[in-house]
Amino acid sequence: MPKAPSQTTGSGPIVQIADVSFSYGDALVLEHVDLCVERGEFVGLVGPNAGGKSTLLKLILGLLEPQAGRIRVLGEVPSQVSDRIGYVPQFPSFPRDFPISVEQVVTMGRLGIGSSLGWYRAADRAAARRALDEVEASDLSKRRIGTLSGGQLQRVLLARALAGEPEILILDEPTANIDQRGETDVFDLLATLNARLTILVVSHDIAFISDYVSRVACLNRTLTCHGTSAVDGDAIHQLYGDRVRLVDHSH
Ligand SMILES: Nc1ncnc2c1ncn2[C@@H]1O[C@H](COP(=O)(O)OP(=O)(O)OP(=O)(O)O)[C@@H](O)[C@H]1O
Repeated sequence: MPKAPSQTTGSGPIVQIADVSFSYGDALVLEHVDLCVERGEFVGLVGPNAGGKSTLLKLILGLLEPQAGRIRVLGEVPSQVSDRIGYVPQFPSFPRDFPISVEQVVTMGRLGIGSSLGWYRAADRAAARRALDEVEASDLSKRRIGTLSGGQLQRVLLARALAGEPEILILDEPTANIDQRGETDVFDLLATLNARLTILVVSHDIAFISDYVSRVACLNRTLTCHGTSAVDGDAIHQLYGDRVRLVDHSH
């Protein structure tokens, strides 16, 4: 899959992280982290368990504040632009038998964007339909979420993020619970979306995402960026030690 050139326009970096450090109590999780994500990039964030990936995402989303350093998203303090960020969390922890339909889940992506009274407008429902269409899941709209496969649910959560018409899409391990075919489908879809959206995706699968992303940010308390061609066995070993082996994903 060739990497799509960005067609998005605008100026200034989408995410700017400068010399950020973060601790939970005495435990230092992020140390002097710098990262700049330019408009139209597709960046993969990789690293070992407990390396700080989810913490960094929470800082970018404005759910946590750094003790040192500075973060700007779309030029603003993150908490002020949360409605311009599309976030797909790690495999959802809510009970799958919750009685809610796909279209209700996707329309929830409009919360905070529509009427201040909390009612959905026709424009919100239209945005939800467009988002479902974009992830090729319109046929699922009336289904209860409990009846979906892992891959289908992931598409629906992606549609929920897209319904808010974000400028950046942030995904936390979007393919952690789906099979290889589903993983390829999700990343093919992300590659298409990258033609108009900046994307930051967390993954454990450095070899697989290297076929899609334009840059890999390796995080293990400190952060180092690599072009995908530089992600070789040495870089992976440096990051993960002996805890990982390179898996050939040619399929
Ligand atoms: N709320 C919290 N309070 C205290 N420690 C935390 C909290 N959240 C995370 N940690 C710790 O911070 C470290 C980094 O966690 P984080 O979830 O950011 O890593 P991660 O790279 O996303 O890991 P994984 O790949 O396993 O999801 C871990 O040691 C974790 O136990």
